[in-house]
Parts: sequence; structure tokens; C-alpha cells
Amino acid sequence: MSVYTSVSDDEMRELLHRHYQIGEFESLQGIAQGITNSNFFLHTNQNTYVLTVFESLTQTQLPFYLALTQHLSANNVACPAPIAQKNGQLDTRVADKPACIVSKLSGCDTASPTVQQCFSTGAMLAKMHLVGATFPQKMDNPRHVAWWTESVAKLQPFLDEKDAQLLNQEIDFLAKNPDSHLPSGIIHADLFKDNVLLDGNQVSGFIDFYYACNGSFVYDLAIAINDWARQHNNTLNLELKQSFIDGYQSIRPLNSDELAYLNTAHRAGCVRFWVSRLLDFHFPATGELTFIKDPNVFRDLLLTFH
Ligand SMILES: Nc1ncnc2c1ncn2[C@@H]1O[C@H](COP(=O)(O)OP(=O)(O)O)[C@@H](O)[C@H]1O
Ligand SMILES: N[C@@H](CCOP(=O)(O)O)C(=O)O
Repeated sequence: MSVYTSVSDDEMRELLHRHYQIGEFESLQGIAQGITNSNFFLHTNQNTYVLTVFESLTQTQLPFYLALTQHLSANNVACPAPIAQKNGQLDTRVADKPACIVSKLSGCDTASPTVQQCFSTGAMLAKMHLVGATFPQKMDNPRHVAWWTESVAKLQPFLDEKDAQLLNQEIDFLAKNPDSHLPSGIIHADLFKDNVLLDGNQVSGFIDFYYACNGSFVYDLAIAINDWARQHNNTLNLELKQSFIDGYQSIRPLNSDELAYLNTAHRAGCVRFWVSRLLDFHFPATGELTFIKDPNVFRDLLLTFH
């Protein structure tokens, strides 16, 4: 269940009438999937849209992500297009929280991707990287070297000796092997399977851009493959991995430095999500409905890259 905030029909009717040009309000239907925000299908007499009410992102943070998805969707990267108000503003407020209305995509996510789906998703990721080059705004990665170094210090008392040693060694290794020399730009930074809607073998859209930031493209690719090709035993399925890379390279070939760095990028992706899942596990947000995801998945996957 992922609807934390109740939104009244009257509030939506009034909001649409005064500020939008997407028809008259008909109904609002909560969306069950999702963890972080409250999502609804918004039906008007013209079309169906998605309303997202943000539970932790602030109003001042929102314009970057909405301008980014507007830029990407206008340039044929499959993702929801934000719907502007009559005055051009992309963000709004609903139930006294930051909110936005975006186009509804077709399709659904998959837990067991096919080789073709990996290819299409890799290709769309490469397209996103290319189109992101003409997006003028920048965003530092809030969950990179400084963040994981600081987080691991906070986690030390909760880690057993073996895990602490592995994590500390890994963080040292990544500090000595940065990706700053590699092609970079706007990255999704969380392109897990549940953030891609598919229509058969085609990508109908990437969603959940709220970790998007500037970073190296190969790191973004590795984060995605770590999830898309991961098998139940926490090793990568090499056929799915290769298909993802082939799809990516069908649009944007990787250079030799990126190929040489790929293994390190996989390790960095594992550290990023091992650490965030450890934080979610040991410091759960109070009062939230949270699904705790297994941190050890990424510890085990990390070991396969040694
Ligand atoms: N633009 C969209 N079009 C169609 N469905 C969407 C759209 N955005 C979100 N959804 C649906 O809502 C669910 C939750 O969205 P998500 O952005 O992952 O939420 P959260 O931020 O809470 O993790 C998705 O799994 C998808 O089913
Ligand atoms: N994909 C991540 C979770 C990202 O956080 P969310 O709040 O957007 O779900 C993972 O699987 O750990």
C-alpha cells in the first residue's frame, strides 16, 4: 500500500478547474505499487494522468526533476511528461504537500526480464545519457563517495567483523579508483526493474527519477545491470548482462576506459545499494510504511566482482 496522503475530490476538482487545462475532474484512484510517495491515477473527462504527492522531497527540490523529465520526454526518451499548469509551472501542491501531475504510461514492470527486454532497456538508458547532455541544469550525486564513507562510519557498530572489513576495504578501493575521468552527464542512478514500465519487449517509460543526478554513464549502466541481470543466487546472469550492454552500445558505444572500469562500476553500484539498504534496516524511518529490502543481496553480489 503506497497511498499515505488522502486527497479529496473537491480539492482536485478545484485545482484542475483553476490551474490546469486537462479537462474536468472525474475521479482519483490510489496506485498500490510504490514505496516512497503517494501515487494516484487521475481521471478527467479528457484523459487519465498520474498524480504524485511527495512525502519527503521538498517543493524547492522538485523543479529540477520535473524540468529533467520534461526535457527527456520532449526528446523521445520514454518517461512521463510533466503536465504544466496554465502559468507554465510544473510542480503544484496537493494536501499541503509538493505534488505533480504527469502523463500516464502504458505497460508494467517485470520481475523476470527477458533478453530482449534487457536489450531495449539498455538502449533507452543510452538514449537518456545522450539526451541528458543538452539538459542545462546540474545535480550532485547525494549518494556517492562522501555519502557512503560517512554512512559506513555510522553503520560500524551494527556490522559483523567480516562485513565491516569488506565494506571498509571496498570504500578504500573506490576512493583510490574514482570514475571522474570517464564520460559523464545526467544519470538515472536507480534504474532497477521496478522503475521501468514495459509493453512487451519495448520500454514504455522510465519512472522514479528522484535520484537522478550527474555521474559517470558506466556507473549508471552498472547499477541497472546489477538489478536487471541479478539471479536468485546473487550472481549475474551473463546472457542478460551482455544483452543489456549490447542494447546500450547499439545507441552509445562504450569507450575503452569505460569498458576497463565496468567491473569497478559494478562494485560501486553494490556499495551504494548495500549501504542504503543497511541504513534502511538499522535506522528505519519512523511512522512510515516501509518495505525493508535485503541488504545482503548486494554484499553477495559485490563478492562476485572480486
Ligand atoms: N507515469 C506513470 N504512468 C503509469 N504508471 C505509473 C506512472 N508513475 C507511476 N506509476 C505507477 O505507480 C507505481 C509507483 O510509482 P513509483 O514512482 O515507483 O513510486 P514510489 O516513488 O513511491 O516508489 C509504479 O510501479 C507504476 O505502477
Ligand atoms: N532501488 C533501491 C531503492 C530505491 O529507493 P526507493 O525509495 O525509490 O524505493 C533498492 O532496491 O534498494
